[in-house]
Amino acid sequence: MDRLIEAINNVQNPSVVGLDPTEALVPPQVVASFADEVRDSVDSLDELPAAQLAVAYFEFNRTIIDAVADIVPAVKPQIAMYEALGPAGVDVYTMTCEYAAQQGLYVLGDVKRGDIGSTAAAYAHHLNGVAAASEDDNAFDPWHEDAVTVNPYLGTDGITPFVEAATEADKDIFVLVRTSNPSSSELQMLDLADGKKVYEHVADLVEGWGAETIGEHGYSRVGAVVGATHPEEGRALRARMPHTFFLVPGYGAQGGTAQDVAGMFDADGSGALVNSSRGIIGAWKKSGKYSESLSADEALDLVAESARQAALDMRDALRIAVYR
Ligand SMILES: O=c1ccn([C@@H]2O[C@H](COP(=O)(O)O)[C@@H](O)[C@H]2O)c(=O)[nH]1
Repeated sequence: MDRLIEAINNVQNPSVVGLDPTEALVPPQVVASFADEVRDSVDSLDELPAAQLAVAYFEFNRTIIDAVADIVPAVKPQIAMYEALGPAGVDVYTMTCEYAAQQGLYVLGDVKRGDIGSTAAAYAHHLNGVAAASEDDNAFDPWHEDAVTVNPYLGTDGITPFVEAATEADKDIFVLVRTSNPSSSELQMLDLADGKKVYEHVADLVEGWGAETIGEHGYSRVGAVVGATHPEEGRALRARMPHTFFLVPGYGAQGGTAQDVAGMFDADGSGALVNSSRGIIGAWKKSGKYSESLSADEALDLVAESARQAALDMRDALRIAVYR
């Protein structure tokens, strides 16, 4: 986690921009502008809509990355949005991760993987890449992620391969502990025989999974996902998990505020990274400046200007609430 913490310190901003494009979040004239280019590149017309959206997603992401790269430490592409488009979308996911990394950003791949150990080992190649062909070669990293999110439902043997791959590649993982969604309590708040809630038991496991990997800043490679929509539990988890860095989604579009997440930071104002996706990449829709008559370039300029302003507003709100 040291690289992430240093990136946050460099910009004095503990927030991450979620790159979760959907057709509704990309201005239609941007999508339309790729029609001719894509028509020439597909094998069959059936592929056209997905291919066209995928190219538009990349241009949209590149615009946002360029607009925020100097003020945020990290981006979090959500792989579901890209997988929805098939192979063209997955290509754009990896291209987005690579482009963000080239701009100096920490890239947190929200892939939420989890499976039995042997399969988890294959998923963990998101972190340590494809093995080198010989001792003289480097592993090939097609994903360009610095961290991935992991689902703990399968227990320790589903997590260990990720911890090993993260350690080998100097990367990190973030394990779901107390998620931000409305139904999260159905499982996570259940009482266990020993008096703990399920999410508290998972929290204790996460703290243990990371114990051998604590870095210079006191946090391990095994982070936790804790929703901004659970401020009280997040504050309690901060005390319970002193060596676990938090990824905090649920800010903005899901209702979480800077005040809600303040208790998830440690006494030094470190220990957490707050995500906003739709609140930043969709800010152009709420700007009051959008019109169908804008050209594709003008629409992308509006996307950039609105995303940057939303990211600055989030940064400033977090600075007031956290770096008190
Ligand atoms: O508990 C969780 C875990 C992950 N997420 C992901 O974060 C973003 C949130 O998007 P917003 O548009 O800012 O609501 C999205 O990729 C989720 O899959 C989460 O929301 N909650």
